[in-house]
Amino acid sequence: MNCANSRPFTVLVEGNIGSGKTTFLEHFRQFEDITLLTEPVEEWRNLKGWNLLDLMYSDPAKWAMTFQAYVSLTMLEMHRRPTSTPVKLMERSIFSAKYCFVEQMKRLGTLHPAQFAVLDEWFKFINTEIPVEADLIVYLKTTPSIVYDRIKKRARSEEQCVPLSYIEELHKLHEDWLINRTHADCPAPVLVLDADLDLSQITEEYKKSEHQILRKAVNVVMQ
Ligand SMILES: Cc1cc2cn([C@H]3C[C@H](O)[C@@H](CO)O3)c(=O)nc2[nH]1
Repeated sequence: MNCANSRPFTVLVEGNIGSGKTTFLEHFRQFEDITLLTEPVEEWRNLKGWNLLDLMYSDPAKWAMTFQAYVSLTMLEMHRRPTSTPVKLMERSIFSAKYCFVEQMKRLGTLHPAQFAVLDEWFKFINTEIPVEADLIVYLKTTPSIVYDRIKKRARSEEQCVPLSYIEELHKLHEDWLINRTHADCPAPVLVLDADLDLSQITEEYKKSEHQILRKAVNVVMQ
């Protein structure tokens, strides 16, 4: 299938740290009609030799602004990246940047109100001037204590100092955005998957989304 002039059916894959987003995206590598855009963590870990992710976790008050400014730029680049396939799956988005991570750092005070105001102006400009499409959000819903244990087991060095309270706050921000729907500028329907399931059981959950994503994608292409 190819879509000559319409944009691809765009799916945002959202969830807390350790919720299994990368694993979820990898499940869809089997389909040639889907382009996968995974989170560019390696770019955040090495921008001209600077590990911005490590700097942010090591000294949030000093580096949160720099980190979130760069993350948002990489997200915008991913939203804008042309894809030849009818479906595009993206890991996280400019929306989770704004409603989850930047919001979290504002509330924790690791972003000064003036820094938050600057990022917010960028988000407002993007929202009005640069069309960022989303047709479906897949929310990998998890329990904070479960993903906290996964983060410890995954042992990504920069994350080892992340406390459970940080994960709990991020969970609440995801729930506000995707379950309570407190933000109107991201109206895409949300498919909630139980991502607490461990790897052996979760394939059934993924299959539930497979049907929704591929069926919708076919509709988009057939229009
Ligand atoms: C959009 C967005 C993604 C994202 C990830 N992160 C962190 C959480 C994880 O520790 C790591 C990889 O997702 O980056 C962040 O602090 N701010 C972010 N903003």
